[in-house]
Amino acid sequence: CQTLTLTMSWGYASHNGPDKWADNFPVANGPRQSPIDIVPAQAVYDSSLKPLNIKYDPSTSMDILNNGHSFQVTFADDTDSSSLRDGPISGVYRLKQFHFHWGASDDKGSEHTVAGAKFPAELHLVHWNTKYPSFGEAASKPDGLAVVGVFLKPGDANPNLQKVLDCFDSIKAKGKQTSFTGFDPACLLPASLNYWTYDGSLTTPPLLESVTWIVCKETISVSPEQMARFRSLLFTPEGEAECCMVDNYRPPQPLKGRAVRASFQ
Ligand SMILES: NS(=O)(=O)c1cc(F)ccc1F
Ligand SMILES: [Zn+2]
Repeated sequence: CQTLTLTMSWGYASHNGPDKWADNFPVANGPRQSPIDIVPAQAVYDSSLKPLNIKYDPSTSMDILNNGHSFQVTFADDTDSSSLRDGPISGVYRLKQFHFHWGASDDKGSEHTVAGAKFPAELHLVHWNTKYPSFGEAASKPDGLAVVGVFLKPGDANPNLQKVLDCFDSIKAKGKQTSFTGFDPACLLPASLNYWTYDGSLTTPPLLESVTWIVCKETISVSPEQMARFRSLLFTPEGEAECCMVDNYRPPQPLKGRAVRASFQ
């Protein structure tokens, strides 16, 4: 028999954006949704939090894809060679992909905010708990995923970021993909790995409440010209009326009693 799959066309426009997601994904109003506004003065220093232990192997980077919501660099995750340990988590979490969220102008674009302050973009490095057999399995478990978030701050051009932006011409439209090998995402991390951490969710549908969020306090730089490159991508596939990929961020969600811990004083 024919199975009908109703693909929900969620997006970031007024007709299908964050305010509409609860219609098809009721967990959008759940108890541990992301992102949140991080208020440093209310974060609790936890001396038992370990430093982040991040080891990435550039040979695991595979390709870069415009998925119509963002662009992502995907990694081979059949071994532990690119993984995250320690910090607030137990066990080994493998890197699956990284992607960004950004705004139409520098006054918005990040998902998390810091005492209400927005950044022009935010990097997410997505890892899954190897106690589960796959990313897909892990994504539905409360301790299944760990995402490292890094804010981008306007300033000098970021030469490491430029390597990613240089292949945007081949992934301009939704569905475009090209190989992207030998890239070490550790070069996108700030010098200090001091972080805030809290229990949250995916920030796009299906909004699964399976993410331990690890948000770095220190930012990385991005130049105005580089931000313009982000904004040159398209939400739309080839052949459709072009819609610039901008404002692909969900706004902060209610904290609902959650504690935000700091790894630093
Ligand atoms: N923005 S996110 O890091 O929460 C995220 C990661 C995924 F792998 C899938 C969906 C997501 F929304
Ligand atoms: Zn994200």
